[in-house]
Amino acid sequence: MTLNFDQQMMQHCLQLARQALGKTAPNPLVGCVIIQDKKIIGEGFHPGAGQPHAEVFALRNAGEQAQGATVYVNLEPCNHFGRTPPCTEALIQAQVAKVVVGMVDPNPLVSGTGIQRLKEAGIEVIVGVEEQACQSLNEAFIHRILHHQPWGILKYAMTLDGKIATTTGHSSWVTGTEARQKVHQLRVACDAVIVGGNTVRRDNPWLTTHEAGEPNPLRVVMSRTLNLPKAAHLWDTQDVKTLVITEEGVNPDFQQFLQNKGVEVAELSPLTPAQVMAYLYERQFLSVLWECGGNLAANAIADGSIHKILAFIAPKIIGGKIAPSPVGDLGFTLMTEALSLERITWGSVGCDFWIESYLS
Ligand SMILES: Nc1c(N[C@@H]2O[C@H](COP(=O)(O)O)[C@@H](O)[C@H]2O)[nH]c(=O)[nH]c1=O
Ligand SMILES: [Zn+2]
Repeated sequence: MTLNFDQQMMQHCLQLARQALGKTAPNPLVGCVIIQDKKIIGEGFHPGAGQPHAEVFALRNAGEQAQGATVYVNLEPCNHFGRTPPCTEALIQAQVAKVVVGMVDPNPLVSGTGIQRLKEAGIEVIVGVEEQACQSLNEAFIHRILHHQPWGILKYAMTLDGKIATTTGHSSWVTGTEARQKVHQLRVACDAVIVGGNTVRRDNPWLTTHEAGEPNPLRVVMSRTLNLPKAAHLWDTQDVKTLVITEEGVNPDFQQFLQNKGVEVAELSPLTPAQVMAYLYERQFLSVLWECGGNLAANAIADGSIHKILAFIAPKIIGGKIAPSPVGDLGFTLMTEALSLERITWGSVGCDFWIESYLS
């Protein structure tokens, strides 16, 4: 399918916005392009919270030429004084002729008022170009602002017979290098990656993005007992930070050991996935990647902490009755109770397959 000019420019906005993947929390990913006579005369993206918005960078880039120009932006321009002044006023002052908006801003502080303000100032406004792609790029922002909770993604890799490890717990590696690279790319886009104590004991993971560049998400370990090994890659905090969350008063000696290693320790009682999500919301996180084992995954699904699932399936068979599966007991006995997933997409990566889906 060929894209028309407006669609192409909106896709260019999304491409610009993606340059700040993983860096904007709690703010959205926004890119902006300014056009005069079908030529780009200015462009910019929002690099992170507290910094100017995409429109401001693009206007600066275009300078005087912005007068009478058409502006493309994947999110409705803001109309409020937040950390920065309203972009609507900057656009009006620059005397642009037309603004093409990808999607309405779900932020109640903006939500349609930006579009209204521009129209009142005599600027032509078009809304909804490449809307689905715009919503998809900012799905975490939309969820966070509407539901006051970070966006939760569960990722796992399993064999064709649904196992995430052998009966002895050996799991390196279920998938090939290409799939693992895709996971590293996903980590770049997330603000935190969470595992439980079992995963630390069993896999001693790094949970870094080293095959996909920067930034690294905060590595989070949930552990009620703090029965964790003293030698773990996650305690190496020189380049990438780690946060261990436990319950109040658990093993003060181990807490001290972790803090001496530069690991941050927090106490939350009771320690549940939903509590952790609420805590990370307060800390301004947008998206959280759950890379945990089956029990924690089941708890996270059950208490509403997971919104999207990315499953990798390796064409391998492990067999066995007690080899672990990606999602533990959800208490269902009937097929009719099974969670129905929506908006399914799938593909292959290297010699493996992936399926992405949303929980309703
Ligand atoms: N255009 C646009 C945003 N638009 C709106 O501004 C809000 C953040 O305002 P502030 O606190 O001033 O940064 C954000 O929640 C969204 O509703 N935000 C951004 O960070 N970047 C941008 O390019
Ligand atoms: Zn703005």
